[in-house]
Amino acid sequence: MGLQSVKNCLWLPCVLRTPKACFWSTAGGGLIIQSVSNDVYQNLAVEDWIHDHMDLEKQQVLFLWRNSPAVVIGRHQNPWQECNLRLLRQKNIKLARRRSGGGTVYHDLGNINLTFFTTRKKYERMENLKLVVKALKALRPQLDVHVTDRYDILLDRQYKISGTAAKLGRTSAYHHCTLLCNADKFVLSSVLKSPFKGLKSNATPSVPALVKNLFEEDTSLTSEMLLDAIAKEYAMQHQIDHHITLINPADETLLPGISDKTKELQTWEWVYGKTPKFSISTCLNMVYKDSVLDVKVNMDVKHGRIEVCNIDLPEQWLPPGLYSELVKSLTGSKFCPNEITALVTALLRVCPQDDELHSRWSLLCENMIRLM
Ligand SMILES: Nc1ncnc2c1ncn2[C@@H]1O[C@H](COP(=O)(O)OP(=O)(O)OP(=O)(O)O)[C@@H](O)[C@H]1O
Repeated sequence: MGLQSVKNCLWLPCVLRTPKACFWSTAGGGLIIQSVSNDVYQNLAVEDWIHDHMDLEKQQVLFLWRNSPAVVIGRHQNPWQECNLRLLRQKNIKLARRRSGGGTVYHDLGNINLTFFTTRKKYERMENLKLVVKALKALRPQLDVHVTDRYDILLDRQYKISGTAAKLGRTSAYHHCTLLCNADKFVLSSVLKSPFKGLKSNATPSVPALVKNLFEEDTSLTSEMLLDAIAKEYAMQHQIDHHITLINPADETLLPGISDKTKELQTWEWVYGKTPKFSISTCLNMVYKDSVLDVKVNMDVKHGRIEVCNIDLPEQWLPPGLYSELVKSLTGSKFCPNEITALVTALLRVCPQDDELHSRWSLLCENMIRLM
């Protein structure tokens, strides 16, 4: 079922009687929806869908969603610069690029996301954030929360509990913000640390901040209480019903074309390939036969692919033919461990059957892959 009313069953039958295609235009003035999915790509696709399809002149929308562990980078960011990609792979944490600008944030089920959709003319980030603060204060008047001029919400004057980003289309706009309730702060800080040194790019850098969870301040709070309070405040300000309607982002009858949008957000070309051009100038400290070899590596990476590659190996370390084969095949390939592994393994198969050479080759490849 694509639609369910969470709060008031009286409301449910009239929604269900309405053909799903008409659902979006039936509730006059405004709509509060919540995703039943915790998949970051599906939820970001819902944002795209509403932005592209809804007549926001007729009704504004508040979309509530939560994701299982994910790192979400801004539209113009560099994932290698912003997070620890190896750790994400090890911990099975998803990486997503959103369509809005801004910095990198960590999501898990202890983090709530709110998206405010309006026409471009009515887009007003500060009003939305004030609404969130008002809802929090209505719930717990003693909370010391305020909005900064960077559009963050701070708790106790110094701890960030909410980050903001926005997408402005020609006629429609949305503003989304996070709300840290009970997220894993240890994972948050460890995944948002890039091990990369020597990376140069014009990508938008994040602005790291001290963070705190709202539930650390008040252990009696729950996510449901917060969502409810925010929905109530939104409904009051927009003079609409405060019911939250659950939607399923996999429901093609409710959201025609949504699965294509979801798939696009999952592609390597979107997540990594949209990274602004960057260069790496680093040194691989390879331990070989009890001594450390410093191997300088310079690469230019465009659209996530290696454009220029230079590996400063000691003379005679690899046969010259093999070295040039390596550089040739690296050039143009994706800057990603799977592709590089496949490529060097293929080269290894054709290189001379020499144990010494094989172990040097493997060492170089392991170190190269560790970079990614
Ligand atoms: N879920 C989260 N909610 C609030 N803050 C977070 C969250 N995850 C990480 N942070 C903190 O926010 C920092 C990133 O903030 P930054 O201001 O760069 O991005 P933003 O808040 O998404 O958007 P913008 O750049 O538009 O303000 C992280 O380095 C971390 O300190």
